[in-house]
Amino acid sequence: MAVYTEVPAEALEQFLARYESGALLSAKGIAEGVSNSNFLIETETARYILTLYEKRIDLGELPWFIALMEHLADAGLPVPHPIRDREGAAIQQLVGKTACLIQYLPGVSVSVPTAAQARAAGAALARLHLAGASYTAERPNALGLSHWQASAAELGAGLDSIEPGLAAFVAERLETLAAHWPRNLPRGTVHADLFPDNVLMLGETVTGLIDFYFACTDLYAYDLAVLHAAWAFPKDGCAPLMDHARAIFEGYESVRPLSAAERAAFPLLGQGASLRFLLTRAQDWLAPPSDALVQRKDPLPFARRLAHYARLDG
Ligand SMILES: Nc1ncnc2c1ncn2[C@@H]1O[C@H](COP(=O)(O)OP(=O)(O)O)[C@@H](O)[C@H]1O
Ligand SMILES: N[C@@H](CCOP(=O)(O)O)C(=O)O
Repeated sequence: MAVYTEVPAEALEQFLARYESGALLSAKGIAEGVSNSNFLIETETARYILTLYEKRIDLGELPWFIALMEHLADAGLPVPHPIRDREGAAIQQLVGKTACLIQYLPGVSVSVPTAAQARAAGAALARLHLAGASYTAERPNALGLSHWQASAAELGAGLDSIEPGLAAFVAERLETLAAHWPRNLPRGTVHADLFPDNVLMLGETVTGLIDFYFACTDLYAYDLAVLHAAWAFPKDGCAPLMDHARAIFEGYESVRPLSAAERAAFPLLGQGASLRFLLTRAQDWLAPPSDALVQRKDPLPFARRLAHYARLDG
């Protein structure tokens, strides 16, 4: 349940008075999500999402994320516009938290995507890469190779308590990744977390790309590998769904064809993407944040995906 902070109706009414949004009609906490508190707000004129940023976001980086969303939305992507108040401010304070009112987009996050939906997600990611190329402010990926190395060292043998042998497997894969991680592939602004829960869909149409708070400057093909690791496997499975895997590439390449070097690097990139989610999930699994509401996600499906991409690399 991602409502960590309650907002009294009076405080919300005062907050909305800063905007041209019309008066408050209703506000409901949104159960999905893990990082921030989100509310669905209805006013006389429209629906909005109100996000209150909780401690997992570095507030100093918020202007970069908000400007990126605005850039992509202005480019015509299905990305929610951050809403500015009468004075032009998008980032606000509400009940002691940093907050942002965001355009509401229709659609639902699918929990078991079809191949056609995976294709649409792949195409949407490629559009995001093309539109993000003109967003030139850079943000290094804080969850890249050096983070994986530090995180694996910190977790150490704790990984074996999740599954015997996991620490050695991770250490071995990290050595390969450190030795061969591609540095010269095309790079730019990437989402870096485009899981099905961060894509809103109506049927096979992508109506929303949300949750940009891991976005950064990194390899486009790495972002595709994240999407592949998240969409091309059954929930806990180790073997990819071949139709989904093919559809993701077809969708992506219908918008932005990959180079031969990007394609050749894919088994390595898939290992990197799997490790990234394996390690952040393992951190939460072994040392759950003191905030008991944070949902722990099982790291093991990403250990299976890591093994899959490692076999492709072999
Ligand atoms: N702009 C939006 N339009 C419609 N629904 C949204 C929007 N932003 C977020 N949501 C809803 O809120 C949920 C949680 O948002 P998300 O950004 O994923 O939270 P978290 O960062 O905590 O994971 C989403 O699953 C979706 O249902
Ligand atoms: N997608 C990540 C966790 C990040 O959660 P999100 O709700 O902010 O996308 C994972 O599955 O481990």
